[in-house]
Amino acid sequence: MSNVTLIILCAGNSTRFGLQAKKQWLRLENSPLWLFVAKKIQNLYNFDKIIITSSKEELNYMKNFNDEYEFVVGGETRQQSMKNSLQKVESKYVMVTDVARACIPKEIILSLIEEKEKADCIVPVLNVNDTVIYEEKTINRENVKLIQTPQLSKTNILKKALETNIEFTDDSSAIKAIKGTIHYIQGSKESKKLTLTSDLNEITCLKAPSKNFFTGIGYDIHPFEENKQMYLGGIKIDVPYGFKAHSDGDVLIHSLIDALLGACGAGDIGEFFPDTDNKFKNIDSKILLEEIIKFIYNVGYEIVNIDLTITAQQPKINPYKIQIKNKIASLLHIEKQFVNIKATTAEKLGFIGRKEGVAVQTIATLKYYDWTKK
Ligand SMILES: Nc1ccn([C@@H]2O[C@H](COP(=O)(O)OP(=O)(O)OP(=O)(O)O)[C@@H](O)[C@H]2O)c(=O)n1
Ligand SMILES: C[C@](O)(CO)[C@H](O)COP(=O)(O)O
Repeated sequence: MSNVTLIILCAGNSTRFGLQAKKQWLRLENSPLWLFVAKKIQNLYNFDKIIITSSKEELNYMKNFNDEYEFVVGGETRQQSMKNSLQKVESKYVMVTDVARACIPKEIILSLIEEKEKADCIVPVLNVNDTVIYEEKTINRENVKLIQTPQLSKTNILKKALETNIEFTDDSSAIKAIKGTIHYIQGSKESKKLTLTSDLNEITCLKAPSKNFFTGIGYDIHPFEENKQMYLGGIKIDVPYGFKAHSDGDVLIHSLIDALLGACGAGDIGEFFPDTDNKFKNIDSKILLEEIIKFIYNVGYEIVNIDLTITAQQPKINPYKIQIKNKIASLLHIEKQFVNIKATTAEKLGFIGRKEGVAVQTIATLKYYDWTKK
């Protein structure tokens, strides 16, 4: 094993990026951007360890994609994410990169490694060839450098440099602040950081997402409970009984959530909202669905259509079908033509036929968010 650990920072919110998918989750064919970046760098050097820093909400999902890497929960800021990851680093050197710099050329990685003894932190930079004005005054552009990642640092020095409350925007600034030494190498325009949507036009190594469709199935059953408000698909149903459950018992929304999670390979509703957690007691299931929708869009999917069947001897579903369809379409942010609601009785058979409860089965179809069209 080598003495260099690689940290890929992927815990950001992509606020400035402005697309519905986070940049780390854009699909390149079938690979999320973060995995593409990790594999590309991994193939160039035998790292001691590869650490992926993720948001808390996406950590378990990321683990589905790879067994080799170590996944660490990030923090509020880039620096906090880096600090969290550094706790897991034991090697002498650490290379830290932004997932947002997706197209780093091979030569940069190799130069960083080759020149690692030259200073406490090795940093790729670009010189500026335009005139530079700072606070209304033209300054000597020879003194201006644009700092990129990855940066390679001595682990103990970077750890020490980050024992501060000052927020630095990169590793080298923190090391400089404790009078550590910096060695600059030539950066590359290809290492441009994806910050705004328009940056996608200047980055050329990214392949378009595959046009695959992904299908998920959801199924849920709830027994009736007297003297409780019934909710079905987020709509109040006018009957003197509701559903027995830890939450509000909206069996339709629960089935829908499972279908959506199934389609993107993210487990099931209980993994996101355990029924042992008091936080979810009597919760409005629309809130749970909204959280799942946000997750699905964040991790790079779009919803194609939903088809569901409610099996109920009672109550009568027909009077509520249109309302349910409209509500689900609005919660999913899709047009109502892509939501289909079916209802059937159980022909008086079994527990549903005996009017003891209701079951809902849902099929959801997703596709990757096509960022090339933006
Ligand atoms: N709390 C944070 C914030 C940022 N990052 C990572 O730091 C890098 C640089 O951040 P930036 O490009 O600003 O990404 P975001 O923070 O996602 O973007 P924005 O500021 O627009 O929300 C990214 O790889 C990002 O994932 C991180 O790991 N943890
Ligand atoms: C670390 C960095 O990429 C160096 O240029 C940059 O400072 C990150 O800034 P951001 O605001 O966190 O994107």
